Amino acid sequence: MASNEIVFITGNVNKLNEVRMLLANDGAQKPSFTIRNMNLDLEEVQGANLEEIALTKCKEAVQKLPTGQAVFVEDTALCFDEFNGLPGAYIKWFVKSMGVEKVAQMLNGFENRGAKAVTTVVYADNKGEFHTFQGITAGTIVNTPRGSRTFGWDCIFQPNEGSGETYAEMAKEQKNLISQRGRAFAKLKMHLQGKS
Ligand SMILES: O=c1[nH]c(=O)c2ncn([C@@H]3O[C@H](COP(=O)(O)OP(=O)(O)OP(=O)(O)O)[C@@H](O)[C@H]3O)c2[nH]1
Ligand SMILES: [Mg+2]
Repeated sequence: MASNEIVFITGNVNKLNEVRMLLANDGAQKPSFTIRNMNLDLEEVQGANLEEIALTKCKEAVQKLPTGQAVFVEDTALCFDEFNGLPGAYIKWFVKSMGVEKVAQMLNGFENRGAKAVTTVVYADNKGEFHTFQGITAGTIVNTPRGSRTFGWDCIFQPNEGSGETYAEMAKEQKNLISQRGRAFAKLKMHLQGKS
């Protein structure tokens, strides 16, 4: 295994595609690193804050990999302002059980449809030290899904900084520029390049 190889543990192919774009070698990148995906079922603790959930995932990943293997995981939450942050990290199970239409409808009758998308990345370096990076994007949960249905709740989240489109209506490059994942991985990239 190459020493500059970093393992990204995820079972989510949409995440993996975005992260590969976000960490792509732009030529100027020194030192260079490569990303290898593994799909391990890692525990996602309940009742914990977002940093704890991602840290627990990463600690378990370290235990399952050979000593000295650099690895990162990420956990992404969708937090409704009106519900004091819920569904948060549980959004996966809401979307899976109810479908995105009903997730959007949960806010019907409330004035505040504000939400925050949050990606928390935890990177364990080859010395086994943990580093946490978080990206947050504020937006609105639209009434009716709009755009492609490829990725979870992209079709109901309209970021405040965009031009009124949901994530699912945007080109991937545009989403990456303003997304919570784009922000979190920009921080990881800076760290890997020794700039933070
Ligand atoms: O529309 C979306 N736009 C995004 O940008 C995005 N990022 C994550 N998600 C979904 O939100 C839940 C997070 O749960 P999650 O972080 O535990 O992911 P996961 O279990 O699918 O993968 P992993 O834990 O193996 O990495 C899962 O349902 C993901 O599909 C997104 N949906
Ligand atoms: Mg998960």
